[in-house]
Amino acid sequence: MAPSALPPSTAVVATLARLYPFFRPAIPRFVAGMLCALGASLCALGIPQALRWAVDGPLMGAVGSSDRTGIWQAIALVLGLGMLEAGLIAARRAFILIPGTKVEASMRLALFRHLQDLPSAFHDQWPGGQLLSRSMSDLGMLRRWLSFGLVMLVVNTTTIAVGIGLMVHGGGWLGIAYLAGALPVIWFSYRFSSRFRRISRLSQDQAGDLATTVEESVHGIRVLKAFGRGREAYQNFSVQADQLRRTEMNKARTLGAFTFAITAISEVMLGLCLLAGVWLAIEGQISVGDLVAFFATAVVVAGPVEQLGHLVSMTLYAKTAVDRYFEVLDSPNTVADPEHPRRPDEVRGQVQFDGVHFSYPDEPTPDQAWRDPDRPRERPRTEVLDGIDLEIRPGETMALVGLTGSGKSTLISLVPRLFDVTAGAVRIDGVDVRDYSRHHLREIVSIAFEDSTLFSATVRENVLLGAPQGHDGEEDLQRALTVAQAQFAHALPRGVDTTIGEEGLSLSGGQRQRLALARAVAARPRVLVLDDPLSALDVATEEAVTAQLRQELAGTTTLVVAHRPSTVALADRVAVLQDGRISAVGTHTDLLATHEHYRFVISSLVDPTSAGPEDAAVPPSTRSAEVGF
Ligand SMILES: Nc1ncnc2c1ncn2[C@@H]1O[C@H](COP(=O)(O)OP(=O)(O)OP(=O)(O)O)[C@@H](O)[C@H]1O
Repeated sequence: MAPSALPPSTAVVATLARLYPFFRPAIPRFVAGMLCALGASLCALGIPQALRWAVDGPLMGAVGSSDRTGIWQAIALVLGLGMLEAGLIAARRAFILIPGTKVEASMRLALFRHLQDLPSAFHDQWPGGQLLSRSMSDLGMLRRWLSFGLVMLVVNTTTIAVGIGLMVHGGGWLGIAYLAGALPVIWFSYRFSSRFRRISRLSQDQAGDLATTVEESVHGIRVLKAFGRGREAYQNFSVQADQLRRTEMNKARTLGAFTFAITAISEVMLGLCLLAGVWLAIEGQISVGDLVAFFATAVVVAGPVEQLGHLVSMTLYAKTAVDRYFEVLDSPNTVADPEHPRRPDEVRGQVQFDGVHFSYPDEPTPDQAWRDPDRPRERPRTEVLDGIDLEIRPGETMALVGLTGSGKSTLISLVPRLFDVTAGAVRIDGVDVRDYSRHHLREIVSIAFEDSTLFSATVRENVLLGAPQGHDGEEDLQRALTVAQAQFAHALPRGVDTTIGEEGLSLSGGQRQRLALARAVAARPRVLVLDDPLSALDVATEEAVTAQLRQELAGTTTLVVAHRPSTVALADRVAVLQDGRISAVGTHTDLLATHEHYRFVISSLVDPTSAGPEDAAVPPSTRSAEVGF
């Protein structure tokens, strides 16, 4: 990653203005908090003015007099202002804390909802750690800025402006001299902003990359252990962690240099003013009270000036967080609901692929685009599916067979609209799947993948995830477990109410697959799409599952990616996917007799009971091709 890379620039105010819809409900409390903060600041600034009055009035008047009333009044005034300031600061905290957390929560919810809505293509492109860091640490940062940074920035800026105004008003040329120090501060601020913006973006992106690495290595811990790659994983992680550490150091140094510069300028100006002020007081050009008020105000202003660097850095950090948040929230949903969804009275389950073309999208994510400016925006896409015409009759079981990488999984993922076709149409009962609402479509179509994802919930919750409302859940559960030959669930410590660990890792691969299949069955679909969901089962269990499936789901249209002869043999018909097209459709027996490529593919399917590919007639052109299973 090029450290000098910078995302397209937008003004800080323009970016932060995008928070308005989330921020609107919080405005009343926020304004109240801001008023308290401003009140506290005015109290702080009022104390030097009270001192001026005390010094020039009661204190001078008390010299040589026994009447101390004026002094007590002055003390009471200063004390009162101090107490009021403390009370207003406490009120500010109480008002501001809640809006910040509410804005954070509502933005997080909006992001999560959008992530659920975005198509699979989005999730293929975005690393999980980046999404995690944007929804957690970036939004946490934003909350801190809203609850503290923004308020203090406004208050401190006001304090500095009013304070310097009072210093100019009361101190004349002294105040103007002090104000001259603002010029180098503005120049330093400008340089600091552009540098810090770049570093903060880099650090937030690197934190996201690091989160991705952690996520991947936790996810793949078994593989890493099995291959003894723990050391490499550690080294890779430590390189990334060190990059982040160096960026953080750079950030701290930049902030430190800026804070030093503005504090030093303010202190030098104050020192010069002290010299000049004492001389002016000796000359009688200003009163002692004016001088005391000037320096007391300077002390009040010094705190906000010192905090300025920290607050500006927080603001830039928050801007980057908002940019990163909206990069995700602005990602368009390319698989959206139609404006007027169709809802046929009855769904028979006929599935039709009509001239279907498909290629995977390859647009870079926004941060990939600016991190790697040489990457072309549009790369020529490789067509995975190149004109698929296929019909699966209602209630029919169709097996899809082809070499590895021929596009079987891609083809079936078009039915529940995990992706949309690039040309042509997929229809269910003659209605384009894009004309159904996604909710209705996913009631009609249910899918089980080879890579069975389970959630850390009970067996019951996992299986009934997609079950229709209004049915007897218990009956659906038992039926689905029977069909998927997943009765082992009853033998778990708490039966079907046993919580299975994260991703179901406490179960065997075959057990996970059977629960994922049960989940697809429990959804009572009209169309069942199975992406080789039985690959981890032994042949006997697979046959039992397939027989149950045929019996229980007699009226259900089933499209199954077959990686075993046993699966193929149980299908009504088989479609052969070759070079992005369907090269033949027929019964297993017919195709074996007539289709050379089918014979080759079938001969390559792993089946412990078969003699293996050596027996098959393998076309020389494809003999060396990689055959998956
Ligand atoms: N998410 C993706 N993004 C980009 N390309 C992809 C994606 N998924 C698959 N591909 C590519 O699409 C092609 C078809 O892949 P697909 O998974 O559909 O094949 P398959 O026939 O199911 O393979 P297998 O039998 O090995 O499971 C492959 O070249 C693959 O590299």
